[in-house]
Amino acid sequence: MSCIGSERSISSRLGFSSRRQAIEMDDYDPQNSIGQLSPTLGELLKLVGDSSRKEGDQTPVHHQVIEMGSNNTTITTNLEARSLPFVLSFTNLTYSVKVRRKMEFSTCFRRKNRLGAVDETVDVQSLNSKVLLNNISGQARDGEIMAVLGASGSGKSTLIDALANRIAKGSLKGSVKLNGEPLESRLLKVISAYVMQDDLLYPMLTVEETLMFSAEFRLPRSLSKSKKKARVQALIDQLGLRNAAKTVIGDEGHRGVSGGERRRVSIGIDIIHDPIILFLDEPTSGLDSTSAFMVVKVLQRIAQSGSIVIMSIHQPSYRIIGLLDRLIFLSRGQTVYSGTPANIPGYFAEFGHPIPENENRTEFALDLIRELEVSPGGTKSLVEFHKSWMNLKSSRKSEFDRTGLSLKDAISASISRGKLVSGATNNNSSSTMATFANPMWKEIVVLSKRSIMNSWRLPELFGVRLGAVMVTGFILATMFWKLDNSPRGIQERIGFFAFAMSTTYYTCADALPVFLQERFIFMRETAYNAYRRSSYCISRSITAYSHTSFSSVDSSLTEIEFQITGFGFISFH
Ligand SMILES: Nc1ncnc2c1ncn2[C@@H]1O[C@H](COP(=O)(O)OP(=O)(O)OP(=O)(O)O)[C@@H](O)[C@H]1O
Repeated sequence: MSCIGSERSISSRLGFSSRRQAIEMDDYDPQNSIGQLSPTLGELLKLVGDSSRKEGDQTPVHHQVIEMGSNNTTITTNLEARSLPFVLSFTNLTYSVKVRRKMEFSTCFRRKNRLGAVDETVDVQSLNSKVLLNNISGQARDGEIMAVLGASGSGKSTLIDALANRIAKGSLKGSVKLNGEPLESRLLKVISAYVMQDDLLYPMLTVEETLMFSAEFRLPRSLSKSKKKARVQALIDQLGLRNAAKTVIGDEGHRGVSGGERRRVSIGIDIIHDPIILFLDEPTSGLDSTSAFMVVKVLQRIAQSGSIVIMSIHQPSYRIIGLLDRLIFLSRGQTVYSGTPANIPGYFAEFGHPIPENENRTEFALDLIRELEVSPGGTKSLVEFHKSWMNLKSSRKSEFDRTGLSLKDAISASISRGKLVSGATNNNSSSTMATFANPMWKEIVVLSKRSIMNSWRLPELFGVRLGAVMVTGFILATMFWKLDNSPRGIQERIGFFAFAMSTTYYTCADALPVFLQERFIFMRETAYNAYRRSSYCISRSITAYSHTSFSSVDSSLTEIEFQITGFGFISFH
């Protein structure tokens, strides 16, 4: 690994193809900014947002600006040539889960009669294991979009999750490397972003406000407000949201931005820190073809700004295919095609199924895969053909695997060009990387401000919630009125305490997922599930407790109280 702070200019060592890139890299003087010869990745990330800034430069460098005019057709780009080479390679990714099977007595007896006892155990164990990903390999590069395609249930989301390190450690076999180096989960959290399928946005905030709250949350405190504002404005242009900047997000009851704009806002929230790797799970689902095209066009610009974009997509239109650089077709967790869109016709022609002229090649491929899936032999022949095709291709192309840049060099160069705005930290430890841009108290302040602003614009919702709490309080007060000091009274006081706690918990509970989502952005599904599990457990224990402590109270009264408060306890009875 070369030393970043050496005398020689970094660009000459890295061998940039474009003169502009070389000039930019020559401007970057890591020795000055870091103060020692060989900084760690933690130090590099600490300096994010500061390096490579010329005097008077207000914002991090952002290479692409798309301005979509009123008719959404004028695209002004400030494009640079291909940026720093990152290669994310994944090899033999295999992931299986244990699925529970209902064992019927009759089945058990039949099996026992037919098979021996030992064979029975083996058979049952193998049936319980379901392979979701089977030896998946591939590469994704910066400047490119890699799309994962396949029928519903083929394993697209699972593959994206595996690459984004969202699968429990130990369950996933195989390796994921960035520039040939193993990708540590902490580093991946800092340099990547994951955009989920669902848009979790506050309906009463405008596009600009939503992105500004995201900037305050995700960008470090050390970055001034004006820089954050400038970043938001650059992002609005990059996302093509200039015309919708002052429009509220909206929901079923309030008119707001369109579906495509909403999706772009969701993407914007996650890319506010300009990540190097962007994962998206079906970013175009539920959108009409024009909106879907606009979203992918934005993703192409993001990729061209020096990011690796990896997404899953169901059935891309002909125009969208033109924006994708690499494709992986999955069928029941196995790769049936990987390569460029241009190679699809040749591949399927060699397989014996030439694509008719004027036919959408991806649609044809997906239809063929679906036909094979329901045929007696399944997709085995296509999987085997893909393996031999890839072997032939890799023997022809040896340059495919190499980038020439170490991970540290590539990240430092990328940071110097304004990437990873949120990686900065006040932590002085050189060996650590900040996973969160801000301390917890700051996050709570930002989220509270956002929630209050949203509620303020929805007075009816606020009123209903306040009313519900007051009614609940009134009911509790009447139930526990004038308790005596007998052992029973003491027990009922404890019961009251349990109810009061549960009331407080459920009043605040709806805000909790939002906080978890923001705080654990890379683990938000896990966090949300954990929250739901804990809610369930707390509910159950409170219910169980109240049943014990309210043994003297008429059970029908208890049920009515539960229904009035709407806590959902009834379902746990
Ligand atoms: N934890 C799990 N246990 C058992 N099966 C699972 C689990 N997670 C996913 N699966 C199964 O794995 C398969 C792949 O799921 P995945 O969500 O990756 O599919 P997909 O291609 O993204 O589908 P869609 O396009 O409908 O979102 C599905 O059949 C799904 O039911």
